[in-house]
Amino acid sequence: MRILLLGYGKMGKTIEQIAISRNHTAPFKIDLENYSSLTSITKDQVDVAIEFTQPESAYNNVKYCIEQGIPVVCGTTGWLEKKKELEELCRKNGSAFFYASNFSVGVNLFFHLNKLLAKIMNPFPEYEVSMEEIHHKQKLDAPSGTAITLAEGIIDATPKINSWVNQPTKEKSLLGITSKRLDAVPGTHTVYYNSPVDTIEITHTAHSREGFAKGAVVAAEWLVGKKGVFGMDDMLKISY
Ligand SMILES: NC(=O)C1=CN([C@@H]2O[C@H](COP(=O)(O)OP(=O)(O)OC[C@H]3O[C@@H](n4cnc5c(N)ncnc54)[C@H](OP(=O)(O)O)[C@@H]3O)[C@@H](O)[C@H]2O)C=CC1
Ligand SMILES: O=C(O)C1=N[C@H](C(=O)O)C[C@H](O)C1
Repeated sequence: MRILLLGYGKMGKTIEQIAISRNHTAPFKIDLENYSSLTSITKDQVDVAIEFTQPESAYNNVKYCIEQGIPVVCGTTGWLEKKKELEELCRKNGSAFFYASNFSVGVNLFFHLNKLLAKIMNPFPEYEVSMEEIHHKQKLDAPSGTAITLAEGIIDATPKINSWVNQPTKEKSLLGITSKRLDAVPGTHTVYYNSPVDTIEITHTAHSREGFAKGAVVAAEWLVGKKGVFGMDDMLKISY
């Protein structure tokens, strides 16, 4: 595949390495410096776009790809209030759009474990649920997109909780998410169920960015030739 890399930072560079190792090419790499050249790229020149930039730019980048009919895989977090609009545009235009807050297979298994655990914990009100996410200091958004997906899984399965807040809370109808920023951490997410006598916790720890990057390249391979709006559950078809 000829890949248009939108964003050539920590993720863009890791994605390029994985793509080359899978016999793909990345003839176009767009970052802040050459951003204006994006509008000259058309669907005849690339097979797919992979977008990992920043919250302020993801919407315009994905919109451009959808309008041009370039299948687009996007992992940028922190802009999701506008995602539904682009999903509608994609369906209307007959284009292809794949989004995931986290492309690693391990995290997507962890999403299912999180939902299952939330269901199991429901009849036991003595346990209070909370979450912690830790990332490197360059991360622009908080809480992480992955933490928001985990929170949505818990909220769906837990009638007494109706929303999340990005701080610890004692309010029983809220799920508190604590965000920590430490040097060089690729991404660690923990869900805690605390009772007066014990704690149950599940953690996913990324050891590098490789799992995210490989997932994005595999998603791009899977997306080419399809039309519609997709996510990791469509591709992985996890069953249990
Ligand atoms: N879904 C997932 O699995 C994962 C998602 N992410 C998310 O991906 C995003 C990128 O992360 P990361 O690579 O670590 O961030 P970096 O800051 O390392 O890289 C961002 C890149 O985007 C470029 N950029 C900024 N604005 C634009 C624009 N308007 N058009 C094109 N490129 C632009 C920057 O350019 P310049 O270098 O010139 O500043 C830089 O190359 C974040 O939102 C992060 O949360 C990260 C890991 C996994
Ligand atoms: O910014 C990052 O680095 C990451 N962002 C994603 C998120 O916000 O969940 C995925 C991963 O945790 C790394």
